[in-house]
Amino acid sequence: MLRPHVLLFAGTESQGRAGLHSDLRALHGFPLQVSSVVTCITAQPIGSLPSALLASTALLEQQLDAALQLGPPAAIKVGLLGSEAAAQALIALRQHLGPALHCPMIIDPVMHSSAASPASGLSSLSRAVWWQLLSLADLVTPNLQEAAWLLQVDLAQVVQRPALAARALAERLQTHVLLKGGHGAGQLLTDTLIEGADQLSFSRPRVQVATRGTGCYLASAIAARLALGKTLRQACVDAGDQLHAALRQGQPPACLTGG
Ligand SMILES: Cc1ncc(CO)c(N)n1
Repeated sequence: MLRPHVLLFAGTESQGRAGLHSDLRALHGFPLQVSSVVTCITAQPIGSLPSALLASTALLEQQLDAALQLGPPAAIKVGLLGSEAAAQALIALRQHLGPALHCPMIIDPVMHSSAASPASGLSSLSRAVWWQLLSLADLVTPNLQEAAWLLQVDLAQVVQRPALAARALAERLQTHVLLKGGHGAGQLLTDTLIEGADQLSFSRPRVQVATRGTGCYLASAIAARLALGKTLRQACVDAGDQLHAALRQGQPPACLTGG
């Protein structure tokens, strides 16, 4: 039997912590086929400015067409897009697949990374495009900063009332939201899932490590489970456990110089 197919939209990060490398680490070992549309190639040196080369519209389409030769995806996971062209390719794909195909789309709205923003140097997406894109998702996984930017509120407001912020996003987008607490403070790290009328919080001890790519890893670990038929709730819990275990084992690796 053909293994379910997970399609990634992702950028590369040459130290191998974030982006596509992190996605592949999270997906490793699952009985899946994994294809990818590489949206951009980035260098994100610690302590200096990042740089990036964007895939052209033609190359985005060619990668996508080839990826779809594996068959229709069982889940789509979206990380760094980097350009309006990549956002438009994704919107067109969603329309092309149609509502009949059960294919959850998980969007990690990468804007503020754990370190320098990879978005500098890339043509950043407007809030309007983000809203359009995110409303097509089945699950959106912002961190605290991304939620604050999307909602146009102070970060402190999201930090103090994360469940309220997550619900506001879910209601505006009419989708499920997993708000990640990783960029907060304190010994416990709490993620908040809004699934329709339900609200769930998952807390784990914080692993004190300066790294990148944890958001990519988590969203891919969720995508793997959704492609394999798990419920959203179970996928979020198990993916969080997988990330926690990986961090304790040093994956993604810590940044050795700076933050
Ligand atoms: C390429 C890439 N994707 C995602 C992130 C977010 O961690 C990053 N820093 N770089």
